[in-house]
Amino acid sequence: MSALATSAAPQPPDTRRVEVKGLSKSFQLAKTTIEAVRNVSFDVRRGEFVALLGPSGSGKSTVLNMIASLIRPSGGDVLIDGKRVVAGKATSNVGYVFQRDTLFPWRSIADNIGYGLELAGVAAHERKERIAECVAQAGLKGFESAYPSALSGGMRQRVALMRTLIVEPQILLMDEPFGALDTHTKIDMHEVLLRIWEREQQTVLFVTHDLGEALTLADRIILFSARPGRIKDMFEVDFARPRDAVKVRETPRYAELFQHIWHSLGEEFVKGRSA
Ligand SMILES: Nc1ncnc2c1ncn2[C@@H]1O[C@H](COP(=O)(O)OP(=O)(O)OP(=O)(O)O)[C@@H](O)[C@H]1O
Repeated sequence: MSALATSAAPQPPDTRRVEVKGLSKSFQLAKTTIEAVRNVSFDVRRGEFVALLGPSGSGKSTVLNMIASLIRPSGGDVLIDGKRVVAGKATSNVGYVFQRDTLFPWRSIADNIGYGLELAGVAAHERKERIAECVAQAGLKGFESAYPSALSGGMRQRVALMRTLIVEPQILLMDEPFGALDTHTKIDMHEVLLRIWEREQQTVLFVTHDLGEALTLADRIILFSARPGRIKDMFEVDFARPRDAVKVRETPRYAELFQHIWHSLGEEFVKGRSA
């Protein structure tokens, strides 16, 4: 744990929601082996918001995808609520939000948001009510019957977020969900996500290479080294909650933490460039 970080006391076992134990992953590309992740271990507490931060290619998405059971680890294990995650087998209670736009272009906004409820066989009248709540929360009133092509990037990402949240996952895995958005739209999305998380207290794992985004949102930042991805450091982010996504960036503590972590992150950017 870093010098500036508040020391995290060992957690009693029942507060651990996600346990990552010695995860490694190598990919075979023709005759070359790419070691993406080496021996990564960390725990995430119930209701904690953790950011996985690191330069491009440091294995953040690979780790997230192993937690999501989308990729089989070369070594190590992931436990969710004490149960081992099996690659290829969906884990209940886990929602995933991708960076790229994964909306169905042929479905209206309401039908995109309600997709998971349809799969779960939820009755039409209940679906309608829950979709209406999500539409309101995401500030999308009036766009229910529009199609994704009529929406801006930020609006589409709000739909994608609501499509995941409507089924009320207790664990939320997010892979640079706002990576493609401009700065102002991104900060808008931070506000939307902060308000939802403060109310629902999901356990969140959020991949980003944007330090400002990690500081704005997270309780803890796990910093990855350049490839092969290892944990270089962890930082507790001790800003008070509820947080204001704009005002938090104006505080002296934000500047202090930013400068401290930036130095460590910068070293990895340089290593990543020369690898
Ligand atoms: N399916 C794959 N086949 C071969 N190599 C892969 C595969 N997936 C990832 N890699 C390699 O593993 C390394 C880690 O990739 P990963 O996408 O996990 O990094 P990242 O930190 O999430 O990067 P970014 O921030 O750019 O998304 C990279 O060198 C990448 O090329």
